[in-house]
Amino acid sequence: MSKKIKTIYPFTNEILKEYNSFSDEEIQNALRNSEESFVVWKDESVDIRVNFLEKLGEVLEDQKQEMATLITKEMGKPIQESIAEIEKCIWLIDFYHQNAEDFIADDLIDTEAQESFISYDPLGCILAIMPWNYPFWQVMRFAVPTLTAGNTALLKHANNVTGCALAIEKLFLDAGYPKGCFQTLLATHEQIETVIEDDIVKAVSLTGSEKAGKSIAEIAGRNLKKTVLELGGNNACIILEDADLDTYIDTIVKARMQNAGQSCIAAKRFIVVEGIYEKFIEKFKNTVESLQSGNPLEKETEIATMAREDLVETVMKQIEGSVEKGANILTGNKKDGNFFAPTILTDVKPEMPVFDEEVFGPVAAVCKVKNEKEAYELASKSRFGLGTMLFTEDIDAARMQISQIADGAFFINEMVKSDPRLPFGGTKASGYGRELSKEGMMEFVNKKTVYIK
Ligand SMILES: O=CCCC(=O)O
Repeated sequence: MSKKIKTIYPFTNEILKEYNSFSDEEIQNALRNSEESFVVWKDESVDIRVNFLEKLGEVLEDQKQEMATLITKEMGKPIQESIAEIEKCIWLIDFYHQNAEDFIADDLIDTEAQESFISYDPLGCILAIMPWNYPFWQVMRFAVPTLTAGNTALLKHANNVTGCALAIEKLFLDAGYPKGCFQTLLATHEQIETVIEDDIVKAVSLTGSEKAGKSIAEIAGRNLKKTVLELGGNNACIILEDADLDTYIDTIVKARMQNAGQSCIAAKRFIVVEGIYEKFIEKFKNTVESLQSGNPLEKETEIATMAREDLVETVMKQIEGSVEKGANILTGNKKDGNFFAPTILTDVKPEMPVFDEEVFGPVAAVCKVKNEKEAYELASKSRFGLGTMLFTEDIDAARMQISQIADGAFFINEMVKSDPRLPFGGTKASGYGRELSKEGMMEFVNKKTVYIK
């Protein structure tokens, strides 16, 4: 039985559109199309597959405003951030257009054979399960390298961004990609389980919660299929006594508040050494309070509504649970529809929800520590491992910490951010595998050893 999927504009709660989820037969058709398309697509030469990227970039550039508006309407982020998201996708497409051929060229290895090398062959149909917070970026960073490597792709997107999911499918068709190369499935959780189990699907890429990661990896594991998991995060942002706050305060605020805090790599725990604590709090509070809130479709808006009401409620419960354990509210903590005012909590300690859990909203948890040693110790107290940020002027001392940070990323004097040129992914409860760069392209290929005696 097909299920109704509704998309809603979170700023007004207006229903945008209703969709029917696919029937089982439609799902089977999509699987078959993907398999048939793979047989042809994998045998195209790499330069032909790379050439499709040029057209893809042009089509997205032409539709930039329309696609950005769709993002804002479906999940509520400010229009300027939606435009930046589309521009980042164009950058990604251009990056793989320039580099993909090199990335997957045969790698000659010197042995006693006449010739030996690694050939990077596509695996087949890859399923992507993607979240709503960056509805274009998260999908494109999976799809662009994966398709260019010769795979085909199926997308199960978050229901609240179904319009984006269908628009992305159309984008590939508009760019001339063969039918069946990239398809969106409007599917239920039960149907997705059968899709993962189907022999046609060779691997799964998931960006989502830790809970979803465990469940998808379990189904895929039972069927001996590879997964790449990009899950939640609880990044620490360490502020040492010599941090240049005049230069970096805007970056530090953006690290927490962009996308209304709904980002896995946002700075969530601010660990501040006592020598700079008062100065940090004053600047941080002033900058957070100066963020312009309002209608997400207006270009001056810097922080807008969260994507759904239940997300606001979860954040409020995490704050309440932390205040009960001694945290103090410095600013914010007000709800207006689906808008949640940017909030700063101080006196945060381990065992409070805002320290232990991922808070997916505009809430900064601030901890005061005596010194640098305590700062690093507290920063590492997390089940997650996406990234750590450090603000200091002593780069030599910061370098000494590189080997101590157990996360997927360590950013010094910059917010943790994704970049097509650099690998992206986590450790521990933040998942495994890498996206972006050459590493991301290597996740869904068979690294085949060829030996000619
Ligand atoms: O939500 C996490 C990913 C955001 C990003 O890649 O910038």
